Amino acid sequence: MINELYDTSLSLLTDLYQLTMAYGYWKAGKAEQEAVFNLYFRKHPFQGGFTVTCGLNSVIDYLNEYRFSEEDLDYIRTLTGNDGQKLFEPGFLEYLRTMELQCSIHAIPEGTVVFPNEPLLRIQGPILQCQLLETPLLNLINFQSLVATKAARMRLIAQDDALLEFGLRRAQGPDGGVTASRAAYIGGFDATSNVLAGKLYGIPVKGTHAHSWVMSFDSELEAFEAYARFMPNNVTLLVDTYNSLNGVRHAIKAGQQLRKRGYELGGIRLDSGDLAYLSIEARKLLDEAGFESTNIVASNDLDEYIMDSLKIQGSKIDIWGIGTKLVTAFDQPALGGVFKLAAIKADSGEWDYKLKLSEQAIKVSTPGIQQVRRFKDSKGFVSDMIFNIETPLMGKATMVDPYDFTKNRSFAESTQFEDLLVPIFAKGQLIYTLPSIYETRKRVQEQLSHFYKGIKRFVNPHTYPVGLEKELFDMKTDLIMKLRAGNEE
Ligand SMILES: Nc1ncnc2c1ncn2[C@@H]1O[C@H](COP(=O)(O)OP(=O)(O)OP(=O)(O)O)[C@@H](O)[C@H]1O
Ligand SMILES: O=P(O)(O)OC[C@H]1O[C@H](OP(=O)(O)OP(=O)(O)O)[C@H](O)[C@@H]1O
Ligand SMILES: O=C(O)c1cccnc1
Repeated sequence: MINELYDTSLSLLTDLYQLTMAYGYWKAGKAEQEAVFNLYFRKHPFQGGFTVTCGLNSVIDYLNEYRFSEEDLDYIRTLTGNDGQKLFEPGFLEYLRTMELQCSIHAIPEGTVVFPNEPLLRIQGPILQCQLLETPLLNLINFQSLVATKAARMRLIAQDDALLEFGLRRAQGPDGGVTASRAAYIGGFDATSNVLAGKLYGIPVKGTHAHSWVMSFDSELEAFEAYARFMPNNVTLLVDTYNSLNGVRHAIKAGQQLRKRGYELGGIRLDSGDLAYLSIEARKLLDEAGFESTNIVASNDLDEYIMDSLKIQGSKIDIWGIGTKLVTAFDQPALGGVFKLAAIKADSGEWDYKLKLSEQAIKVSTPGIQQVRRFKDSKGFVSDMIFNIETPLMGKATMVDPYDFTKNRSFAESTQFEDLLVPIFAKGQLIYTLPSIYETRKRVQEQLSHFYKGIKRFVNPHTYPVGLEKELFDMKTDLIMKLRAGNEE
């Protein structure tokens, strides 16, 4: 999508330091050294207990088009350092010009429920190429996962009510708006008002009308009747321009006219005031007038917390129109996904495992060529274990809590599981059949249904167990000790 929106090569959608490091690898003769990086996040957004991964489709589009065009290279050629001299030698630009992506990528499919520290993507290939991909891959996965997660939270509250995404006007620019529409749909929304997203992705488009329509007529009734006359098969009338309940009465009158022509009043929309009280009163007016099937749409700065409160208050809302707080992921504007080096292949052909130390245990990265094994029992998913595929699991597997090594858990060989990361690219060639957006959207709800419900509550959610396989845990601990010892003052 991202290439469709900008219609240009996007290899420059990266941070300068990726190019300067790439140049350094090239100068040092290390450009082709094989490396493995993992993309993961450390903490769920919105103080929640789950995250929905999203954005892989855009990653695939992005990588399929990856190349340095002549214009890109012309620009890179102009870049200078602190002394005004060129940053990059012509030989490096030539290397980029003829470079073909050789990376192999494994990823957890879009729409999967994921947890902190699990690799969402594992990138293996020439270190120069992996490095260049850090920024764009994070850009594509972080935002879409954030919005898909926010949408999934709203879906949990809405239950079977319809959810409409109205965010384009408040989104972070055109791409923010379009990708948010896609992620919101995957997370569980039913439709978007964003027509371009509808065209690009096949998301159903839906909408009502604005206050300006009503204000442009001499009276509200006249405005409603005109709207119903011109678009009899798409009539949801915004009733709050002057007085919401009078607006409902006018909508009923327009609905009665509509019926005479063989059409039904689809809905009314409330966009201000006490949405619980007004929806209850509007429902009474509509039902008394014989408009039992007319829907009540509500909008106005809604989020999952207000929706929850409105449900508790007994509101009669059938359709929720949600913009700002969804597409801007209002209460947490970024998912802190990171991209860390986990291994480099030594000249001997052996993996040299790597980790980043930190004072905070949560920030120490995990080495290894990682895979995530999700164990299940008859009730659903029970825990996820991150392991190093280079040390195959023999018989029962033991999983250690990385933050409390005294806690471990064993799984018999017969325990059912699925390995979450699947091959996407093999040495630069796409080998994955992309599911449709509809399948991905279904996957989110299906996934959520297999988890203990405590992870889905908003306040103090249950922490789903994610651990490191014992050998990986021991290898990480050894590496930490060695690095600490080797880096003492
Ligand atoms: N019954 C309710 N319970 C909880 N929150 C509500 C309820 N009704 C509306 N809200 C929410 O309260 C917030 C603010 O509504 P407020 O009444 O201040 O603005 P408004 O009625 O839209 O006024 P304005 O005319 O300025 O748009 C909105 O986010 C709205 O969704
Ligand atoms: O409230 P959101 O969740 O962002 O949903 C989108 C809002 O966009 C429209 O408002 P408009 O731009 O007319 O401004 P308003 O807030 O004054 O209604 C619409 O009436 C919704 O209220
Ligand atoms: O169709 C609507 O009602 C709509 C679309 C965008 C923003 N607010 C409302």
